[in-house]
Amino acid sequence: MNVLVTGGAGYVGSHAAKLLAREGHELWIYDNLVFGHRGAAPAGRLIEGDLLDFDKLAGVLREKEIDAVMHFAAFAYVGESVTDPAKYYRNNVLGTLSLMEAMRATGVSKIVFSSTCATYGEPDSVPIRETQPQRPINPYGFTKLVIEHALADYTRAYGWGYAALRYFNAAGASADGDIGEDHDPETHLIPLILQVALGQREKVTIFGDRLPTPDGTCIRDYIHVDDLATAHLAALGKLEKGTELKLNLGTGRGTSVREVIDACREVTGHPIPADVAGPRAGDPPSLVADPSSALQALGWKAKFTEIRPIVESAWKWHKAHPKGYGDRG
Ligand SMILES: NC(=O)c1ccc[n+]([C@@H]2O[C@H](COP(=O)([O-])OP(=O)(O)OC[C@H]3O[C@@H](n4cnc5c(N)ncnc54)[C@H](O)[C@@H]3O)[C@@H](O)[C@H]2O)c1
Ligand SMILES: O=c1ccn([C@@H]2O[C@H](COP(=O)(O)OP(=O)(O)O[C@H]3O[C@H](CO)[C@@H](O)[C@H](O)[C@H]3O)[C@@H](O)[C@H]2O)c(=O)[nH]1
Repeated sequence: MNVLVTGGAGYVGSHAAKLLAREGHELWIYDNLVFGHRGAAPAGRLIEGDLLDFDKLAGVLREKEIDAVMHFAAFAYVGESVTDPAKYYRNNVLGTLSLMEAMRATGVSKIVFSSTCATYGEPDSVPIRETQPQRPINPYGFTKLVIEHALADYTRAYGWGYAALRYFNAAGASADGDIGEDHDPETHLIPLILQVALGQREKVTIFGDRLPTPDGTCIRDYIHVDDLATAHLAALGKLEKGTELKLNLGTGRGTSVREVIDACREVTGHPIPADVAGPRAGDPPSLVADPSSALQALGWKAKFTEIRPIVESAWKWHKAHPKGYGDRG
């Protein structure tokens, strides 16, 4: 297939792009490089552009004879979405609608969309099934939920096919250590801890240790980026007119912040000093996927189910690339 990967120079998108290329798809990356990296995109495949540039997008969809879109491009800092919601509604909602209109104008009707477990808000129970109510507790989660609804409406009205993949916490890096996570600012737990092991930070701060979990720290479901990539390809293969897939992508296994830190200590051999602060606003105590629908619908399940090999793959990348892609001013 000819696939347009928006946000393909970013963390999750670059891993999906790499797999698409390996599987013989013709892919083009569309990214404005606000957070992405030239070095993360397969050589000669990057088209620099913004989602809000309708004419450019429509031109690319037409010229490259795109069959389907994988849409990763978005802003994804939960905390920032609370203090600057306009930035999130503009990029994640208006930007995506611009893409969807460009698709409509050019007759492209298949899309795999990066949604998130943040659309569930504070779940009534874990593990979370897709049938649980979606009640986001921050603007970021709302922007993703709005697009899930828009995709359902376009699908019914215009005969599209879509998959909304609700990832839990993306983690790890490509097995060959070529591409990995490089966010600036970095807010994600595993890279922050590994920066301590690299001597770039003194310590990691645990956000809350008196939460209603066995060791008092937040529990998350860390899902390897290569597993996310495999799920995207499987979903792409299922898209037909009228397809509507809304699937959790996680391992089904929860890991606490303390357990993540311990795994990083084991993998790096560094003591990794940690202190404790209060919980971060808007952080639910526990988010774990029930991934059984993805198994049923796609025949997909995570290969990485333990935190240690996930951390090992991330460490391989960070150790070899202590400055990430090295393209910061
Ligand atoms: N990382 C996670 O744990 C996680 C979890 C759930 C969902 N998601 C979603 O997955 C997607 C990818 O996340 P990520 O962690 O790889 O983020 P990322 O910031 O690394 O990648 C996003 C990419 O999109 C590009 N981009 C942003 N706005 C754009 C625009 N208007 N036009 C063109 N390009 C634009 C950025 O430059 C970047 O390369 C996002 O949609 C995010 O909401 C991520
Ligand atoms: O310095 C830190 C950073 C994080 N945490 C905790 O570690 C866990 C994971 O945090 P982080 O890595 O920041 O991920 P999330 O806030 O869970 O958000 C990610 O995962 C979401 C899905 O759960 C996605 O929607 C978001 O885009 C993505 O950033 C949370 O419990 C945090 O409270 C700490 O204790 N200390």
